[in-house]
Amino acid sequence: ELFTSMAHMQRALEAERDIAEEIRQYIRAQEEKLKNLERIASEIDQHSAKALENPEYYLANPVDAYLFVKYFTLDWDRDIDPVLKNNTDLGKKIELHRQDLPTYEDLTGTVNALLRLQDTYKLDTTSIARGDLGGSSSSQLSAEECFEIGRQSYKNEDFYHTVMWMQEALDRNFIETNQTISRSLILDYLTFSTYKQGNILHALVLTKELLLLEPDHSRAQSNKRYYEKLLAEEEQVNRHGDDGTIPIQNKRQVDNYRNSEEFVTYERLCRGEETQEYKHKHKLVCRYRDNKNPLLLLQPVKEEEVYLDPWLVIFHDVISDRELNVIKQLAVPKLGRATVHNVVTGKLETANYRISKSAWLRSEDHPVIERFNRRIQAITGLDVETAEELQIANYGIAGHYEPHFDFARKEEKDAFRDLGTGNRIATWLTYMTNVEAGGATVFPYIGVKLFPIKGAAAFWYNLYRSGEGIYNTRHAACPVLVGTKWVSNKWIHERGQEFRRPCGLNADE
Ligand SMILES: O=C(O)CCC(=O)C(=O)O
Ligand SMILES: [Fe+2]
Repeated sequence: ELFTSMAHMQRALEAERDIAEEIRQYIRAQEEKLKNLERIASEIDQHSAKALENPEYYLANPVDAYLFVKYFTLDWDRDIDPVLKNNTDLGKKIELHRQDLPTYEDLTGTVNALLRLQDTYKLDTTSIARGDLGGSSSSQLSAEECFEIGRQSYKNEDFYHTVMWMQEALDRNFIETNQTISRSLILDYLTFSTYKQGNILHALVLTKELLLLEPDHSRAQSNKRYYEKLLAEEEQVNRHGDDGTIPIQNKRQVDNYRNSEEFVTYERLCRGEETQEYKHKHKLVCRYRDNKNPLLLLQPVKEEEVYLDPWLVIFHDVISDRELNVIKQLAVPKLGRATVHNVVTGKLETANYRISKSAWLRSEDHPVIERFNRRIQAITGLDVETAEELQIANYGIAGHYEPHFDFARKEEKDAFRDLGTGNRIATWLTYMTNVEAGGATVFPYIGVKLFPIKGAAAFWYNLYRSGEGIYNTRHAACPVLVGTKWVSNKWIHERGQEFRRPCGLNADE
């Protein structure tokens, strides 16, 4: 008890004062946390207000998309999660939105998409980091944002891109007043990838720089000895003819397919280059399609020939913007990751060479679909009763579909067996959007490139009259560089065309 001594009563008074101080401290800490939360909320607010002004436009730029995905993964776990951890109620509420937010899988996918764009369109690292993707410009990347692209490449053991992005991170770090990442961390990655790409001397120079910053870095110390030893050995071999300067080498690491003529031509066509001269260009015509179908009497279709053998045409203005909007809206809830046929297992699976989501729509789904299917039948003169449902495809960031045939080869007899309507005799490909940059459909064997035109459709036969596949129809969808790409496919089958494949179409075969 205290009341028996004044000295102890005084201690009680002091304790009382300390309690008030405890409470004050607690309030200050809470205020600090709230201020932090307030800062986070306004940061997110600002970003979303800007992005939601025009979401399609915002997401059209892959650099912005990368920053967005990075925010909700790396930045979130580093800066936001620790703050939320102390607020379990709030944390739980935010967790409810998780299913709609980007994940680490998206981060990997987005970075790989940027690297694919860099390769296909031959973009230099500095331009991408400046947000300059040929026309549309986005945010600038900080040293740390470049570093994370490099780190992802490193994880993929892709030292070619690691060197480029770590070098860019280093350059940006040099001019940054508010450092976003430590120079020695960048040097650590750059050194190793530079060595891996075959530049021992440069790796040694970088290691020495790293050691100036961090003299006790033990791995750097042992690497330095290792590189010195390698150089000494090399000098034994190359004692003669050394003029002192050695250029940095950094070769793209590619597999055989990516080195093949087909792939190289595909990438050149994607960039809009001419890969081969077309001798019969002067024979190509543009005309109103001569078609007696009553559906087309009021609005004859403009037909633009692109190639004669195989016969490849563009039909212009085959669908209105209003109809396209209806179709997109019907498709969105049904979109699922597009799959490909595994020739070995016969099963459908996802693959990195086809990145898009797709949905199938039936005539019964909406009068617009029914009308469009009938229009396709009227324009092509082919029976669409036996065709596949209308496939709607929406490409993602750098979405693409590498060279392929639409028809089943002899060795894939079973591909369309369940349909019971034979092989894909013809392809109708509607462009549902213009694409700001990239996203062409290209035919590497014949050097044709088609850049999407909203409301137009490409059409070609995949099979000769004999049923043999036309191998020159091999084609691909180039990665979307900037913009959104929607297409829809109507694959017309052999069954039902016995009397319909009109002589006017592809008369020679
Ligand atoms: O989107 C494109 O340009 C072509 C798509 C394609 O070839 C396909 O889906 O089979
Ligand atoms: Fe295709």
